[in-house]
Amino acid sequence: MGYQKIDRYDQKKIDAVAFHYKDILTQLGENPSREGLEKTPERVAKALQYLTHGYDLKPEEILKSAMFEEDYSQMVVVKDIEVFSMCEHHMLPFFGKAHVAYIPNGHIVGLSKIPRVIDAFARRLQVQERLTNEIRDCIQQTLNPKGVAVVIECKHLCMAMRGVQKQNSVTTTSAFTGEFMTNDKTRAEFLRLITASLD
Ligand SMILES: Nc1nc2c(ncn2[C@@H]2O[C@H](COP(=O)(O)OP(=O)(O)OP(=O)(O)O)[C@@H](O)[C@H]2O)c(=O)[nH]1
Ligand SMILES: [Zn+2]
Repeated sequence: MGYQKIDRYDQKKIDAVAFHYKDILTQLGENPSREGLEKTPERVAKALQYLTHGYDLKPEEILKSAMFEEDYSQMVVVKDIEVFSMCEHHMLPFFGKAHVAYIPNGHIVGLSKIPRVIDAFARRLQVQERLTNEIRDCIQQTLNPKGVAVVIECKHLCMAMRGVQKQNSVTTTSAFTGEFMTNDKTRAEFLRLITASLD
């Protein structure tokens, strides 16, 4: 399918990034020719291409590919969706969970497309706030529901492994449209549902 990740790597890009990584290893005091590191520049280049493959995806097309007319007007919540992204400041991972809800307005969307949209934006260099807003805006503009809610909770390795070195802090961001903005009860219901446990 056209919108999905191509499963081939762009060898030209891999070669270019690997070339620079070899130099970076030297600058770090390593010997890029030793056995364990010989293939590392190429591995890193491939990993980075994977971790930023969201630039090749079209999140609106992902949603449009599975929109169905349906007379269902209650809130739809998909919660506890794993998120892996990279902070644009340090290029270190941040990861955690996303919770997304929408209130249909004539159309529903294939459930798997919500995590796919999250990945399309998360697999780029990001800040958590922009990631949250981009997911909200994409769903609102493409599906045109009566409201969208997005909550993301993440740990940032740039705050844990280095810098301020806080191992347990979690950052929560949220973004709302429509009824989630205007109706306190709707927003409270969403927040109750995402904190409720199945068992
Ligand atoms: N708002 C926001 N900040 C982020 C995110 N990811 C990383 N950061 C922050 O980006 C900031 C960059 O600040 P700088 O002072 O330029 O970078 P730095 O000297 O490495 O800062 P420290 O991390 O405090 O050592 C840091 O405060 C990070 O914690 C994010 O998703 N959202
Ligand atoms: Zn960072």
